Amino acid sequence: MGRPFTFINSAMSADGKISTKERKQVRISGDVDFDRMDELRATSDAIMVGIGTVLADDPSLTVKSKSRRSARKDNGSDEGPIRIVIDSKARTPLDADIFIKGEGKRIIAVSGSAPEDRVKMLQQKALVITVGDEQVDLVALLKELYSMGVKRLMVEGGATLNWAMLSNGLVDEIYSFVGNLLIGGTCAPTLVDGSGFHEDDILKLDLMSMEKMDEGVLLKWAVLNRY
Ligand SMILES: NC(=O)c1ccc[n+]([C@@H]2O[C@H](COP(=O)([O-])OP(=O)(O)OC[C@H]3O[C@@H](n4cnc5c(N)ncnc54)[C@H](O)[C@@H]3O)[C@@H](O)[C@H]2O)c1
Ligand SMILES: Nc1nc(=O)c(N)c(NC[C@H](O)[C@H](O)[C@H](O)COP(=O)(O)O)[nH]1
Repeated sequence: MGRPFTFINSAMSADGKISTKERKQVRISGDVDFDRMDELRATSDAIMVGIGTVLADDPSLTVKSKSRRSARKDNGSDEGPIRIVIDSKARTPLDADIFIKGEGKRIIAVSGSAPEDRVKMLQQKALVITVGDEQVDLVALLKELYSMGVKRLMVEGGATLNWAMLSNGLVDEIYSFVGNLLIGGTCAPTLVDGSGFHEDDILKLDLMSMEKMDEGVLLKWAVLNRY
C-alpha cells in the first residue's frame, strides 16, 4: 500500500531559523509567499503540523482565500483540507484555533502513551488515530491516511516533525522560503532539528527551482533516497 505525495512547506530566516530561540513566531514570509502557501493548502488533501507548532503558534491551518474555498466546495470537497496534528500525548488544547476556525475534518494522531481521558476529550472535536507506542508511528499513519484518500499531504512543520518525516523517508519535496532577516540563537528551531543525520547518511536534495519572491528567495528541492 502507498503513501501520500508529501511535501514540506516552510519559511526560514537567512540563517536557517524558523522561529526565535524562545520559539516565538517571526513573520518571515511576505504577502506573495503567504499567498503561495494558501494556494498549496487549497490544493492539498491534508495539512499536518506537530503539537509543538500548535502550542507555539496556535495556527488555524485554514485556506484564507474565499475563491479557493469556493473552488474546493465546487469540487465536492470541504472548504478546507483535513487538518492533522501529530500529538503523541494528546496535548492539543480543546480551544485550539484548528477546532474553532474554518470547516473541514480534523485528525489528531496520538500514540499509545496518550492519557485515556485526554483522548476521550479530543474525540469530541476530531477523529483520533492511535498509532505508535511512545511517539506517533508516522510510516503507519501515512499509510492509513493514504487508505483514507489522502493523496497529497502538506507538512507545515515544525522543526522536530520535519526531522521525523525526513528521517523516515516520507518526504518527496521541500519548498523553503528564505526571508531577508537573521534570527540567530543556538537554540532557535531550524528547518530540520531532531537528532540529525550521521555523516555517512546525510540527506541529499535535488534543486528543482529557485526564484526571487517578496524580499527573499523560494527554493524548491526534491528529496533523494526517500521511500
Ligand atoms: N517558519 C515556519 O515555516 C514554521 C512552521 C511551523 C512551525 N514553526 C515554528 O517551529 C516551532 C515548533 O517546532 P517544534 O520542533 O518545537 O515542534 P513540532 O511542531 O515539530 O512538534 C514536534 C512534536 O510532535 C510530537 N511528535 C509525535 N510523534 C512524533 C514523531 N514521530 N516524531 C517527532 N515528533 C513527534 C512530539 O511531541 C514533538 O515534540 C515553533 O516555534 C513554530 O513557531 C515555524
Ligand atoms: N509560511 C510561514 N511563514 C512565516 O512567516 C511563518 N512565521 C510561518 N509560521 C508557521 C505558522 O505555524 C503558520 O503558518 C502561521 O501561524 C499561519 O497561521 P494560520 O494557519 O494561517 O492561522 N509560516
